[in-house]
Amino acid sequence: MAKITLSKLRHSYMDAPKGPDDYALKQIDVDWEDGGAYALLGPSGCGKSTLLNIISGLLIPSEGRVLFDDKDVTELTPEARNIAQVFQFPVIYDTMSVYDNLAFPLKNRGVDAATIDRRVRTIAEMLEVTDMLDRRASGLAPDNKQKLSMGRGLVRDDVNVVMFDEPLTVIDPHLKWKLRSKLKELHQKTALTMIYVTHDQTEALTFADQVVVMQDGEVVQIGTPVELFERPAHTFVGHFIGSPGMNVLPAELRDGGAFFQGQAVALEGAVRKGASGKLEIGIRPEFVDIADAGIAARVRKAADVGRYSVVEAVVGDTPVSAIITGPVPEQGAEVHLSFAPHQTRLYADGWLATEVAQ
Ligand SMILES: Nc1ncnc2c1ncn2[C@@H]1O[C@H](COP(=O)(O)OP(=O)(O)OP(=O)(O)O)[C@@H](O)[C@H]1O
Repeated sequence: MAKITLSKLRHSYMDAPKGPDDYALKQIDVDWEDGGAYALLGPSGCGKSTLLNIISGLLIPSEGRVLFDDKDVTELTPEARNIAQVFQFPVIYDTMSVYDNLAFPLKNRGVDAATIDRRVRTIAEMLEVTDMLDRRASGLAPDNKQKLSMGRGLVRDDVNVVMFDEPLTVIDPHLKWKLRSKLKELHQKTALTMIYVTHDQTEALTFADQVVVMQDGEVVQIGTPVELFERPAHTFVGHFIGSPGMNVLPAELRDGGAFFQGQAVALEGAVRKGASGKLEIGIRPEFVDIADAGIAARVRKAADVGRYSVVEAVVGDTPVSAIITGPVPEQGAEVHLSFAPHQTRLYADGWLATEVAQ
């Protein structure tokens, strides 16, 4: 296992890149602790696979370095980096038994038979496939095949990092949650450094201690799932994480106060000096409530989803979502919205521009 450092990484697929738009990765600086569980999260095309391929050695970055335990591996081949990878689709040998599939990465490295047996049985137990060890891999259901593929990635305990590339793509939705929590458990048991790439926020937030959120070739925030939820550093993170995502509302600053559709809105704290450009207020639906007084709004839709209701209201022509636990207002009702001040932030050109009040 290793600490992984990505230093000043940039990558362009073009021969002579001119501006930032020509770079699939604009500038990435990341330090990942030995034994940590990390996720790379972002929409399709944001650069996740490019970054993964640079870490695994399939791609040499245009600029910057990749270090494993402070050793420069930027130019090393994937084989020389001593890593394990689990892909979207199961990579297994259909004609071999489950046991032999799990044993293969160890046999390949000349590990002795007793150690192989111990490791295979440990991993099989963790993945709950012990009763299938003698079966041929070809007869397994798709989710068991992917479990086996994961097992092959986890069976060696001497790898620098295990990388998962959207590993639950082929899994039925009702089995996904099971494998998701299994992976978290596996990380805790094995203490391997793991990087999990996905565009699915639930997978990233369930698995990782720290999530790296990417957009357009840039890291917009690195944080724990709670940090990403509670204090998005960028409107993109607020919008991308959460369901529904953070409300991002057009704002104005006047006389030191923030206004939304002409109505004053209290912010969490002082606005950063020099904040300018496109101003927006960010507040999560969880912190918007229906109140007797506050911002005048009209209810467009309301859905009772069990323990709470999701209300979509409009203020002027701007939609605002609220997650409420009280009585559900009628469609078309004129209501007032209150924003919890300590969760109401200002963003300037997308970036967080308020400080937490001391
Ligand atoms: N081999 C390539 N040649 C040229 N451009 C590429 C190549 N691979 C990726 N790109 C471009 O680089 C950018 C980042 O792509 P990348 O595949 O890394 O994103 P991603 O987040 O992994 O997306 P997805 O989840 O769809 O794979 C995109 O604009 C993509 O079109």
